[in-house]
Amino acid sequence: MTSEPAVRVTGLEKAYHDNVAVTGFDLTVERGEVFALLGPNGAGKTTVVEILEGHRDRDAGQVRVLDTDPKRGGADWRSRIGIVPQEDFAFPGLTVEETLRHFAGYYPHPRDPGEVLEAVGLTGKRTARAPSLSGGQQRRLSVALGVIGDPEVLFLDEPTTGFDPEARRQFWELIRGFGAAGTTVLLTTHYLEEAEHLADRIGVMVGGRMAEVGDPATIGGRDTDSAQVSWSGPEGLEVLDTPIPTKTVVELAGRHAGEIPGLQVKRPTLEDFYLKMIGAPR
Ligand SMILES: Nc1ncnc2c1ncn2[C@@H]1O[C@H](COP(=O)(O)OP(=O)(O)OP(=O)(O)O)[C@@H](O)[C@H]1O
Repeated sequence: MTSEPAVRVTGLEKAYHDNVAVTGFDLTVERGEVFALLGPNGAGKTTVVEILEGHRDRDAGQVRVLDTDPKRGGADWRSRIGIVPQEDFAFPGLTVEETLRHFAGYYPHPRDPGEVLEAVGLTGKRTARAPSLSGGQQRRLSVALGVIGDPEVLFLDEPTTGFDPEARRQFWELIRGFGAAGTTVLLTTHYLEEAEHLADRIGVMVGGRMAEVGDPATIGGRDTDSAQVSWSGPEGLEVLDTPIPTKTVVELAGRHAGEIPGLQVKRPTLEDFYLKMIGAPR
């Protein structure tokens, strides 16, 4: 076992003709880490992930995935990574189980197809032909295909698009299980709740660059950022922005004999921070 990170990227550059998609991009993902890459449409997330997967050439920069340059990754390297691309793919003529068994055949040490179907909640659709699946079920099949080879690094590009809330929760359980078992996971998502639930660290990409990296709970200092305290006063709703909300609550408690009516203390959510980061109007 090496202490080399699972993913190491420095100075990555990629343009499509004169459209710069990724520039000055750095990223390190440690082994066993679950890392979520966030960013608005067109920020460059898929381009980065496809370069890491060896599916897209880069213009410049150093890229290592499992200590290998993806441009030179052979069959052995490829068998150690799992990919869930943004677009679903299925053989029209095969059932769900046949598709999974077919892909399992490409890997030296695949997971058990029955167990994988169970884990993604597709056991009931085992004998269905892939094109007959609903959008969310096709996405689950793509996740199953991504993990069937028991990868050391799993790339997931917007894996839960089209999932209903229950399926999304099941998927989070599945990915947490992989994380706990030591699989490195790099996912892109537009669901901030997903990033918050799943990721050890998140990175926010803006305009092809990594704008901020950190723990979801503390990224950008959001845990110590000013909070909003609100309560019902004699004249109606009172709202105060303060970096020390405890002091305000203590003062309010001194002024009220019992409960402070309508008391709320709101810290910036990950979504608040994210929207500020990407410069979106609020
Ligand atoms: N094959 C391509 N040819 C030309 N331009 C491309 C190609 N793929 C991506 N781009 C451009 O590169 C930029 C980054 O796109 P990319 O798909 O990497 O962003 P993204 O962050 O994954 O977006 P989304 O959240 O919408 O999936 C965009 O301006 C996009 O138009």
